[in-house]
Formats: sequence, structure tokens, C-alpha cells
Amino acid sequence: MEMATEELFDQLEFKENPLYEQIISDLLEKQYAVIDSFFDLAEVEILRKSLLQKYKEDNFKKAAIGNRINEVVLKSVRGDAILWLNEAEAGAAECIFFDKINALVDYLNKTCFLGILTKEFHYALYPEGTFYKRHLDTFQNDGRRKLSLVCYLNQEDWQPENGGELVIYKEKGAAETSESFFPFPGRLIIFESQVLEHEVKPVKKERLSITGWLKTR
Ligand SMILES: O=C(O)CCC(=O)C(=O)O
Ligand SMILES: [Fe+2]
Repeated sequence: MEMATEELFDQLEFKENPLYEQIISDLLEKQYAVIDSFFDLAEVEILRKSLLQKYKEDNFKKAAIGNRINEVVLKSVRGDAILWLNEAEAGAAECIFFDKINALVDYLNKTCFLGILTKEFHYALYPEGTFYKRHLDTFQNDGRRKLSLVCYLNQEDWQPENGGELVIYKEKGAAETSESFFPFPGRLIIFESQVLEHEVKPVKKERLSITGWLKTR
């Protein structure tokens, strides 16, 4: 084959990706997936710096509950501050994030018929002493949210004593079980937005992340 044609075929050819396949089978089996080191420490460092810079420039706002039009700030429910990301205006740091996420979304759309058409992401900073009470991401908010994604941007030395676990609740027949996950840097957690209730335990040290949703339209 000529070089150009060969390249074209390479692009068209679907390549199975073991990491993405693992995510898909976890989602099917448990409705959530935890991927450690989805971003490496160097990438996390760049994203953390960008988040902190924007926070310092006072671009964040107190996170609200409800939808974007009908929102109220209730610190008894959640105490984080957020900044929505605009992919069209993404800087170098945010491009690192979107490149990896988009590759995953493309794969999910090719293999799972999820029909993800839109996505939305925000930086989040939980100051010391804050939390996010148990909730469902679609509650009074957005029924188009299919998958929730959270990626942690904390430092390498995040200690369990710092709290800030994401607790995911699952119904097991009549009983309920829960699993807790610490916000270790580079860790990505994906879960079904319409199914799994979850909460963020009180943090004893500033906790940084990017949170977002893959939506059907
Ligand atoms: O930061 C987390 O671990 C989860 C955040 C969350 O549940 C949300 O923003 O809806
Ligand atoms: Fe949530």
C-alpha cells in the first residue's frame, strides 16, 4: 500500500483499548469505575496549578444546587467553589484534560451506543471544613446527565486523615452498601449519574478536582 493510504486505513481501523474496556465492564457490572493514574502526576501538577491560579484570580463562585437557571447556594448541602470550563477557550492545561477525556468519550460512543452528545466540566475546590451531602447528580437538576466523572488534582501526599472521601451508595436488595474512595491525584471516578447516590465527606485540607457530566444532548 502507498503510505498515505496506509495511514488512512490506520485511522479508520478500530483499536481495542484494554483500559477503556475495563472501564466499560466495571460500569456494566457495578455502575461505577475507579481508574487510578488516569492522569499522571505531571499532568495533575499542571492542572492543579491552573486551577489554583484561576482560584487566586477570583474566578470561582460558590457552588449551588438546582439547575443553572434556578440555583441556590446552600452551604449546609455543599461548600465547594467551582469554575465551569469552556472547552472552546481551553488553555494548555485544560487541553491536557479534554484530550484524554475526549478520547474516552469517542471510544464509549463507538462501543457502547451511549449517545453522548454534550459534556460539561467544572473545576472544584473544597475549602477546609466543607463537604457535599449525599445526593444524586440528576436530582432536580438535569435528567440528561448519564455519566458523572470526577478527577482529583490533590498533591501526592494526600493523607487519609485529610478526609474528603467520595462515598458511593449502592442498593443491595433491601440493604444498602457503600464504598469510599480517597481523592488521590490522577484518580478518575466514573459513575451512572441517574443511579448512584454519593457524597463528599468533610475535608480537613483543601481538596481539588475536576467534575463533569457526559450527557445525551
Ligand atoms: O468531588 C467528588 O468526589 C464528587 C463531587 C460531586 O458529587 C458533585 O460535584 O456532584
Ligand atoms: Fe455529585
